[in-house]
Amino acid sequence: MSARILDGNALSADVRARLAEQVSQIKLRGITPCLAVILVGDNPASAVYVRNKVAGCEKAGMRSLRFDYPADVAPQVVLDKIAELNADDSVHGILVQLPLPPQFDEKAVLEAISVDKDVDGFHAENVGRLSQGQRAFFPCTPHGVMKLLEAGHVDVSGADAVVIGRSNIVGKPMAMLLTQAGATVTVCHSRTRDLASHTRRADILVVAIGRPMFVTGDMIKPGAAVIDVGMNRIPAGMPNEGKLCGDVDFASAKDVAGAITPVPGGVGPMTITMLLSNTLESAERQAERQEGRA
Ligand SMILES: Nc1nc2c(c(=O)[nH]1)N[C@@H](CN(C=O)c1ccc(C(=O)N[C@@H](CCC(=O)O)C(=O)O)cc1)CN2
Ligand SMILES: [Mg+2]
Repeated sequence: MSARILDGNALSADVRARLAEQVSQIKLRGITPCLAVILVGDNPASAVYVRNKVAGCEKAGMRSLRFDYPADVAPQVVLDKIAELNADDSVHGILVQLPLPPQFDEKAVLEAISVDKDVDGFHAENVGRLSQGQRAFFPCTPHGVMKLLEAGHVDVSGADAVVIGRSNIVGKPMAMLLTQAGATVTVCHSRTRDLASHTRRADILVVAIGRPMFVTGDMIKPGAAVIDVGMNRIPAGMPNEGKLCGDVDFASAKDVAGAITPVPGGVGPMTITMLLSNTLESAERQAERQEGRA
């Protein structure tokens, strides 16, 4: 049997339609949600993501501001822009597109963004709040995965979940969100011994390791939900060379899994959708604060 497809494009379209309605509601209260996006350098993939973020805002009825800097910009220039945007009440979300060029201290840049406008959810305080189950902006990719599991009726509470990858952007927050939702979570990574012994126990397997088609069908528990966060190009010499592929070998995995995300069209589209959702949430928090003061 072939696995059910967890379709990120379809879910994204549904969520974005609802967001657009909520945006029109908050505009009636005198607030237009606004996202500021900072892009440094000329990484072509980053340029596409930033363009899609700006276009996503426009389609949802939100404002966006975009600031582009050359790859050799002095980090202080970007830090000054962040300080200006932090102080601007008409801006609800601020993000700096990653990766940054080598002269940047990424952590210092992320910490410079106001916690209240950190719609990427990368600031240490938001991470800490998430880890304690407090109200926080959740990082967009893992947040999108939780929405895909929910929409796909995958039971998280009580499930054995395995996350491959321990990055700050995906693996670690993913593990925290799954834990909060009641899963028993194992985080595996490049040093994990006998990886397949872990993956074969997983009712939910989230793969964010950055290696093309690394997880194959024989590593998957029959009926498991398999979430592929990878985005790679098919290596030279293989069929479909240069095409986009995930960290999961979809062809063999789909015959074993109960549900699976494709690449493209799975987790990726949900990342920008959850960013828009966080920006709206930030604007709603501002409305609550203003109306509380009135
Ligand atoms: N500041 C941030 N930087 C980065 C983040 C982030 O969340 N915040 N995540 C990634 C890049 N990213 C958004 O920024 C992102 C990656 C992929 C997609 C997506 O829709 N992928 C499509 C395929 C796109 C293609 O054809 O190339 C898919 O999977 O279907 C959206 C956003 C790193 N940096
Ligand atoms: Mg890793």
